[in-house]
Amino acid sequence: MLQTTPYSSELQQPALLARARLWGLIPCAGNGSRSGAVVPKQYQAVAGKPMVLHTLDAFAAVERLAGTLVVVSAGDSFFAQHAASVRVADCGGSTRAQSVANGLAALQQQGADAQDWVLVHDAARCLITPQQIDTLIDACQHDAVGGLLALPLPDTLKAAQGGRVSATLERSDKWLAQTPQMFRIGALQSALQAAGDAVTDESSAMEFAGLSPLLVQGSAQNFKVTYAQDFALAEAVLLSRL
Ligand SMILES: Nc1ccn([C@@H]2O[C@H](COP(=O)(O)OP(=O)(O)OP(=O)(O)O)[C@@H](O)[C@H]2O)c(=O)n1
Ligand SMILES: C[C@](O)(CO)[C@H](O)COP(=O)(O)O
Repeated sequence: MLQTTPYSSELQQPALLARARLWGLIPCAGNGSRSGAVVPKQYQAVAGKPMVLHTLDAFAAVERLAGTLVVVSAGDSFFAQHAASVRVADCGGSTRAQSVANGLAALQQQGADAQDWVLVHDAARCLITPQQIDTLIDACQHDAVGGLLALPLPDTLKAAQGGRVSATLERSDKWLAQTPQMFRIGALQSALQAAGDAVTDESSAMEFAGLSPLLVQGSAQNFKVTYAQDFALAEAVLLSRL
């Protein structure tokens, strides 16, 4: 079946592949518990506006995207109150993987095809730039699998036991996974379904399916706002870009 067998010979036909559109999908249904923020961290103001709106500005500037859908929790009225023109699906799940899987289904209900590409990007990575998104698209658009922005490990890597170093690990083959992560919608849906809720990124689901996503070098500035001190760093970077 064309819809659910993403690497079928039909889908490898150049005409179908060439028609594929590109969509953004922004999981935005987390609580941000590690950040200590009083509101979900993606709605905390950074450099003058809620963090997720910086994220969406970057996606809006990428002309090749057919559209971007934000996945929020049921009952979340942030966008209705503050940014009513943003496309929102209130189908967030209890894990990031569930939010993404539900968002992929919503994208298809709204007209996306299984062979279209999706770029899944954390709402909490508000420092992404249109140039980085374009770099990922250029690298992956003609790849059979897809890929992700990532950063080669910049520091010496230690293994720990009981708070002490137990070993120094080889790091030349280690990368830090970032987002966006770009895959065909149908392939990612199947992979997420098979991999289950425990996967923390889309690449992990594709790896579980036996595939090797492309690593595309990102930027250290594309960090995920996770802890309380990250807000000030994100603000400083955003203000430095003005
Ligand atoms: N059930 C979930 C959990 C996370 N996310 C989203 O996935 C992105 C990356 O997740 P993370 O940084 O771990 O966010 P939180 O889960 O919100 O943070 P924490 O783990 O500290 O609670 C965020 O944009 C977050 O909103 C989501 O859509 N649905
Ligand atoms: C997807 C991700 O941003 C890749 O680094 C990350 O894994 C999501 O955050 P989490 O803390 O692992 O949920």
